[in-house]
Amino acid sequence: MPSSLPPAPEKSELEKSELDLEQARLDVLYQRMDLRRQQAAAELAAALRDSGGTAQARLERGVAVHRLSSEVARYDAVEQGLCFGRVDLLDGTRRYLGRIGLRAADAEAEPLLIDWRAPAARPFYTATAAAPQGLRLRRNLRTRDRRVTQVDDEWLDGAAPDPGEVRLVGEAALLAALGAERTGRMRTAVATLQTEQDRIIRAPRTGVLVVQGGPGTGKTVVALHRAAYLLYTHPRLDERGVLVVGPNPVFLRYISQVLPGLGETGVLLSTVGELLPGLVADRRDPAPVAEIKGRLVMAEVLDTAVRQRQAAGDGPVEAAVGGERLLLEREFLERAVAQATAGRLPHNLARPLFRRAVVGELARRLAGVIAELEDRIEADLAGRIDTAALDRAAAEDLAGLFGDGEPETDREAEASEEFAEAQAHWLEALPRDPAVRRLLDRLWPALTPYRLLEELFADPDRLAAAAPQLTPAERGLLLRRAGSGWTESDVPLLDEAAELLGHDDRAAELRRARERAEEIEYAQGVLDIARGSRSLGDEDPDRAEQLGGADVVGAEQLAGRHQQADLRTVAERAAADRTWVFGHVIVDEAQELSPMAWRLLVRRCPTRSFTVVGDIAQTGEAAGPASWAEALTPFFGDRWRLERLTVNYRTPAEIIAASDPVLAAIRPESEPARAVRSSGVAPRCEQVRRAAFPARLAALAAEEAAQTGAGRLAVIVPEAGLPRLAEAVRTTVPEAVWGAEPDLERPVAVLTPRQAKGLEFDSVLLADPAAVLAASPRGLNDLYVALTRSSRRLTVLLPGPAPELLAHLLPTP
Ligand SMILES: Nc1ncnc2c1ncn2[C@@H]1O[C@H](COP(=O)(O)OP(=O)(O)OP(=O)(O)O)[C@@H](O)[C@H]1O
Repeated sequence: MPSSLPPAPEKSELEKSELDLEQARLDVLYQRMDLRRQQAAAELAAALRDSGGTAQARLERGVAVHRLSSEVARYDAVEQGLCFGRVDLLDGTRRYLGRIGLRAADAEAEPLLIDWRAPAARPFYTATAAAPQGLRLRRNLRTRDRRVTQVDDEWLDGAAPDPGEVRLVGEAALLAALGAERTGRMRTAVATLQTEQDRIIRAPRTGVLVVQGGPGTGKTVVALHRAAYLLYTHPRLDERGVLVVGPNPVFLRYISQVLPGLGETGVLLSTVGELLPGLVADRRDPAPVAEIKGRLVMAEVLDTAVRQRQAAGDGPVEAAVGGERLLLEREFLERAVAQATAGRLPHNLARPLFRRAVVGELARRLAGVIAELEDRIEADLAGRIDTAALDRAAAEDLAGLFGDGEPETDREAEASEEFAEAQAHWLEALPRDPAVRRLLDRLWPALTPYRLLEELFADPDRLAAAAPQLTPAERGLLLRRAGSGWTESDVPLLDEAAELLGHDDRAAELRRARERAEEIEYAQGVLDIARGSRSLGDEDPDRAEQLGGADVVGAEQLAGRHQQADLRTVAERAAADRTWVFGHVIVDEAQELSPMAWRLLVRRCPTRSFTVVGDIAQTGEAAGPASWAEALTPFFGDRWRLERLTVNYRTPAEIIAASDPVLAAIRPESEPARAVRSSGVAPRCEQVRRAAFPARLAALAAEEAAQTGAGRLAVIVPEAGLPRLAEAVRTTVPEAVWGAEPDLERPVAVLTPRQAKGLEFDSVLLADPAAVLAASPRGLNDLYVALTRSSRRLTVLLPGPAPELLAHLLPTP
């Protein structure tokens, strides 16, 4: 049976003395943290002030600044709830658990505080009465602003659990956390993680882990705590960072405090639409267009579109160069294209090869013409050939130009010195010739992803040639005027195009290589100094240790460390670099991703180290997958493993029961998640005449806002009705927010089901569910999302008859 939160009893003398005891301990912990913070801040200030010194000192200072600034930021981040738990072991050992670890001043002594991610902390999350794992007591400490406000004890006495009961770890603390009013921002759950969540959080990093769970089962909680766990357990991951992908910017803002609250900065939170640095793709395509753009076949379409830009026209091409009109035949162009693409280089990187072939051919032809002319003039002057021979030579010349084999005279001419000279001249001059440049730009243009897509989607013929796999009607949906901006579903296409096109940045690469060589040379100097100074004999053991480090660090590594002194966080560096490769990728609401978006994400983590969380039953995209296998097999084969979350922490039993028929209609085979609590408040459903609907909605919103108190209320409305109904709500609740990115920290937000995905509120007022159902082929899923956002109260307003699936909510007459 789900439990309700009992009223808080008076504190006994015993409890008070326990509170005092824990307060004394908490004081010690905060004192220790304050001291470490002060020390780190002072060291940081000194390092930032200091600009001179030896090369090695400068190098080390850069690394230290980075380390110290992260350390200070971490202490600030964990100020609230620094310590949240204690375990007493059967052997009498007592351990305190916190958001970070704290060592005692005596490094040999037991740590004062154990990081929740350390192996020693694990029994706190997994020990049960039946399997106590060496624990006698698990204690949850509830604190506020450095004060202990409550302790909740669980004695692990070996009692067997009731069969069928939801087994909760630290039940009182968990129920208190779940019962607390929402703030518009997700909180960390580190103090109350449950055993099934802990198992997933600590699963090995390699491979693809899929976490399926119904609404409110803590998938997002698990995903974010897993990111923090992986960064702690794999320190090298910090260099590459973790990417967390969410469905929209509002959701990302909602979860944005969780990882900083765990002291982690090495994580980039992003939507797929934000993954191209510099591009703001804030528009959305209509669902049928987004569906086509998301299909895997678009990768082939783009590949063809690129190849069509590689001298793919028909017939010979005329080149007016060097005062001659030369023809480049189809066969020659095909050969040049084949040569340029043989190495499978991206389009822009293969372009110089094509250019070299064309310029070489034009130079050869021009040199041939000139050398031969000179020969003839000489011969003519010497009276050594007659007019008939001249005519013959001219005919052969023409034949050569038009590609009818290579006449004997050409080869002779090419052997001549004049020919070599003229060829060298043209090889140098032609690339600068505007006519040649124009010709090359036409035959093999340097392309950006934006230009490729813009020109493809604006030209029906080009699109028809590139996308024969699509029907004319589908191609019609893709057509749009150039300059009409970019949408979220364009981003995976642009990213795919960027891969196919490549970026010809040889100049920048040369510069980088030169800089790197200089850094290595500099680092080598540092190492030489280090080794030299040690040979003078160094008595200070710390210093000797540092210098000893020079033996195991090569100049190249040291130069690398120097580069790391870049003070941007990994997340900031990753956000600015399209080609950044992450150490791990976490995808939330993963059921929404199109195949093209998956391709993009796999490029961001080619080692395929992924955590994928979502709920197939909540898929809102028209062409969303029917199963995880359908979504993932094209990218990961069968190399992924599935974990399930089965307990619903958000939604009370009453609301789960209300939404069950909708879940059953989406997936008859799925089991609803079990509730951990009941709210004692039955969902309410009201019918109203359509004409009175907006006014009644506004009145109900005002009532619910008052009921919700300091919590958060969401009014969820069908997408098409958003502006009209939101404005109606604002007549009675002027502080209500709505729009593309409403601020969820405000007490009332009017949202569409899509916007509400992944979010939660104390109370939800759902308007016109029949319109939500009718609005898209995924209407059932959207309705399910809307019904499962509330942690306490649910009200449904019907402007007409109830949809059959919700008829059970109507009051019985
Ligand atoms: N172990 C926990 N301790 C405290 N709160 C928890 C715990 N697990 C989940 N919660 C709370 O339950 C609510 C639902 O969690 P979360 O948003 O992660 O679920 P979800 O599975 O991602 O839901 P949805 O699919 O509906 O988006 C949140 O308020 C979260 O803080």
